[in-house]
Amino acid sequence: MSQSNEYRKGPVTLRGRKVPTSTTDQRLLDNSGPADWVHTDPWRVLRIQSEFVEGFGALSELGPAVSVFGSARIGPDHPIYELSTRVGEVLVEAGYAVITGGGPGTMEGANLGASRAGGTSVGLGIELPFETGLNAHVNLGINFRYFFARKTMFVKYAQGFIVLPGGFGTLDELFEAVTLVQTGKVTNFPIVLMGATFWEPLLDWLRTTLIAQGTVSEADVDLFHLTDDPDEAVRIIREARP
Ligand SMILES: C/C(=C\CNc1ncnc2c1ncn2[C@@H]1O[C@H](COP(=O)(O)O)[C@@H](O)[C@H]1O)CO
Repeated sequence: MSQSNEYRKGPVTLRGRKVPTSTTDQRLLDNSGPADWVHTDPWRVLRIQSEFVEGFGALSELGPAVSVFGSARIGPDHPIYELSTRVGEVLVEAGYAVITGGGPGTMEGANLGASRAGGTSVGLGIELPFETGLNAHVNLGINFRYFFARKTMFVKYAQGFIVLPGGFGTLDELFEAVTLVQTGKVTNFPIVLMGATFWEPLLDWLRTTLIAQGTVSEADVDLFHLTDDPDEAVRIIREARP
């Protein structure tokens, strides 16, 4: 303590009635004290930090990779699942590792394709109340508690995104990516939408409503590439990030 009525804790200065009645050392050494501090936000920051450290450590030597997003609910009998498998295969054949959310549905499809083609099949799992665990085709898996730490990995270690049809989770990932590109936080980052009949109505709405009302520009909407051909998707990514 610097003065009797001032207490400094790193960058935080406490004065007057905010000055604690014990020191940090005292609380650390006192094992009979309350344990509720382990559930506080400052403590949580250490767990958040450890997710970044573990993620960066596990992925730092991944090499070129593409993140593939899409529905957790589309099953193996669906043509989009088949497409996701083909996407995983084609990406590996083109020299990319495949990163997915590690869950079921199209994530599983893309991981299946990637592992079947002999490539690196990454699953970035997320702790959810209805957790399903990493799918069986992931050969490099990391489990996250925090969506935002996991999302950093999807962008940081990928040369681009391929987005298959999906629900809110997929739309969240898609619009986060396009916001990062639009605001210049990431550069040369292609976003390929696959499943034309699924995405065309959304692209139409972006044009007829958002461009029309001036909330986005035509150039913003042009950030999305649309194709149903996995080879074309790879070509778009390769040309954007030669
Ligand atoms: C809903 C079910 C399982 C959920 N398990 C998930 N595991 C990993 N990642 C997931 C999961 N659910 C959503 N995600 C992420 O969001 C995208 C898919 O969400 P959508 O709402 O289905 O589009 C996906 O890209 C993941 O990153 C069991 O049915």
